[in-house]
Amino acid sequence: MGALEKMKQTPALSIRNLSILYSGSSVSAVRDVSFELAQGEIACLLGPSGCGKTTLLRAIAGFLMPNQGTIALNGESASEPGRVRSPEKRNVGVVFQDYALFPHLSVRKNIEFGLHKRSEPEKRHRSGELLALIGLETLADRYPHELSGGQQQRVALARALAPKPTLILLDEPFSNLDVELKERLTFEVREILKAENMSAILVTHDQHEAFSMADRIGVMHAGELQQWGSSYSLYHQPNSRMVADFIGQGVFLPGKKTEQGLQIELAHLRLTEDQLPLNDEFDVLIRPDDIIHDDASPMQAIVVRKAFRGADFLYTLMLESGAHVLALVPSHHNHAIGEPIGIKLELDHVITFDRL
Ligand SMILES: Nc1ncnc2c1ncn2[C@@H]1O[C@H](COP(=O)(O)OP(=O)(O)OP(=O)(O)O)[C@@H](O)[C@H]1O
Repeated sequence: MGALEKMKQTPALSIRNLSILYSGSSVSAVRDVSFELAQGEIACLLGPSGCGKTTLLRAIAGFLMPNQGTIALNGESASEPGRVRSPEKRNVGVVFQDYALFPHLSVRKNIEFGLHKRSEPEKRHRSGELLALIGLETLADRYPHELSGGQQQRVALARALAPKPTLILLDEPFSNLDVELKERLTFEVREILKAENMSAILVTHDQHEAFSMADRIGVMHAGELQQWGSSYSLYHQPNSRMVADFIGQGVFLPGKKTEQGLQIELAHLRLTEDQLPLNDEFDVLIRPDDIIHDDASPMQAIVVRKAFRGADFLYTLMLESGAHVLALVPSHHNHAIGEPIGIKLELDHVITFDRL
């Protein structure tokens, strides 16, 4: 294998069985976490407050020592119990929530800050490249207080990118911005990271941010990594009720095994023996996009709640049994609460969980 081939195959980050226990605490904040991030891949750590996202990010940055497990950067060990390469020697860039720009330095000087070992022409070249990438060439001589929040965040990103680190860590970088700017910036930041072929990990509470930004998403719960996968697989093939609940919306309908598959209130689903759940007591996950509104359908459900979302309504519908399902319906189908509407089930992925 050639050197280039080898470099391509070595993950930018590799975490094996990592556990972090804060001193004085009896429960690990991160427990037996393993995953890999390929070169140029963007990942997002998602999960409820206190699940261990920031702890994991701080361990990757080199601020915390593992109690168990290892962290390798570009194939080289960076953290193991008893030995941690210091944050400034790890070649990892960090972008914080509050930008942390130097107020007395211009935009250009902020970007050049991490390039102190380079010659002046080299610094100038790299900062020019990054100013163009973040679209702030005309503001190079301004100071941070003369910039908007979104512009400051882009400068913080450019500063982290300047020394071409192995990995960039972004700790809730958009949480201080309003919703519209956040949406635009998540897209822009993704483009900037991709243009630099940079590997990155973002921490967020916001699944929409995770969906629009990440190639891979890690859902954490109580210190454990519940699932590591693409947005598509987390949404359509969640491996636990926790992930199914946390990612997207949906309901669980009770199911019963039959000769040829399984029966739920809305339909009989033909499945082979190996597609059936092992347990007889199980529920089936139904997402809003699995329920199609169809006036011609004999199956009826009553509208009990509706939320206008612009292009569509999110209807909460009551089935004959009294169970509720959700349905996304184009907003020109404006039905009143209490009205019965025709529905049908179009389920591509049958996901079942043992009944609680
Ligand atoms: N310095 C510390 N000492 C002891 N325990 C800590 C410390 N920092 C965090 N913890 C605990 O570790 C667990 C994980 O915290 P962490 O900050 O990693 O969660 P998080 O997912 O980032 O939460 P949030 O989304 O609220 O920022 C929590 O139970 C928290 O109370």
